[in-house]
Amino acid sequence: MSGRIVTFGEALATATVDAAGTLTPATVAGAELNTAVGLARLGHDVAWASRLGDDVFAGLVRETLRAEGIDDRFVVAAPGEQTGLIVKQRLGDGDIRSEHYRATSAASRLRSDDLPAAALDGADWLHATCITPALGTGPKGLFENVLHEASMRGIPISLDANHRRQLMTEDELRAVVDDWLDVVDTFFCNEDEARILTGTTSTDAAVDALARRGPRVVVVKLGGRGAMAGDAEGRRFTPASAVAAPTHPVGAGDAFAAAWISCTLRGYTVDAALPVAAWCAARVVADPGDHDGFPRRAELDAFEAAQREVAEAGR
Ligand SMILES: Nc1ncnc2c1ncn2[C@@H]1O[C@H](COP(=O)(O)OP(=O)(O)O)[C@@H](O)[C@H]1O
Ligand SMILES: O=C(O)C(=O)C[C@H](O)[C@H](O)COP(=O)(O)O
Repeated sequence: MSGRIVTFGEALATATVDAAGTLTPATVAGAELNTAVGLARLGHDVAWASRLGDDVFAGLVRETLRAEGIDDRFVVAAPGEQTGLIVKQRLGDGDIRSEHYRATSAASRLRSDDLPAAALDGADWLHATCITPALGTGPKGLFENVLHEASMRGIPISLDANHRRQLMTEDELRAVVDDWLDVVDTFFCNEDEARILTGTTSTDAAVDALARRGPRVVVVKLGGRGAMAGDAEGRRFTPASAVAAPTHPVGAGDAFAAAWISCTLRGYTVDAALPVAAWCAARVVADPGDHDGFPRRAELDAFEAAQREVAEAGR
């Protein structure tokens, strides 16, 4: 499978407390790591860079990287530093409230030179999120250096807004996106972020407004309703894939990004990529983890073959 993708950011351990107060064991999350897992499962060569201590949660992250076959050569070892944590509380109405414990995490101490330029050698794609520049001045410097280096080398970049209100004000999100929107190939956001960035609650208007600001393609994710993409050829929509029992929407956006990047690297059109990304994202919604439900290449191939059969039968 062609296509080497580099991504970087914070990995977090997660623990979930259900409505009865029962704590389930820790798993591993983090927006860019979730996307890296999806890309690796689709057969791509993926490097994930970060800073990890030597606590028990860092061990879980390293185990995940190994199990998923993700290149960890650019993870900085920071003995004594701790991994950030998300505690998710399942509320009675099915909603999930997340509390983050990450202010002093190893990744918050990332430095602007923590990813050597050589990490981008041979890269076909760089994926980043606006969480990283929100973690602190060091991570922000790193984010700027890596995006600058990738853009100088002509490596296509995807950027996901991933606004985290505990870390970043709306003004700060707007400032980061303003700096990079005309540099990126693909810009992802959800409806709330689209409103913050454009001032409109109309998805059509937001897609058009963001697309005019420079990226080749803009994708606005619409949760259980699907997603809309806009590029020079106009706007296209996909409904969400059906999920029998939506279990856990966290990580769906990261899964969508993974499938989208994979499709783009494989030469899919926007129309072809949209339903594939929606299907992969729905698989994550149907599973309790942030990335555990992401399909493997063979499962996606089988889904696409079945879609083709349905389309041919309908002709
Ligand atoms: N309940 C759901 N059922 C099916 N698909 C979903 C559901 N929620 C989200 N998705 C899929 O996941 C994608 C990303 O989810 P969304 O919540 O919009 O993004 P984010 O996590 O970035 O806020 C959506 O565009 C949709 O395709
Ligand atoms: O909250 C953070 O900062 C994290 O990185 C943890 C989560 O794993 C992702 O954020 C999930 O992201 P979505 O796909 O947008 O639901």
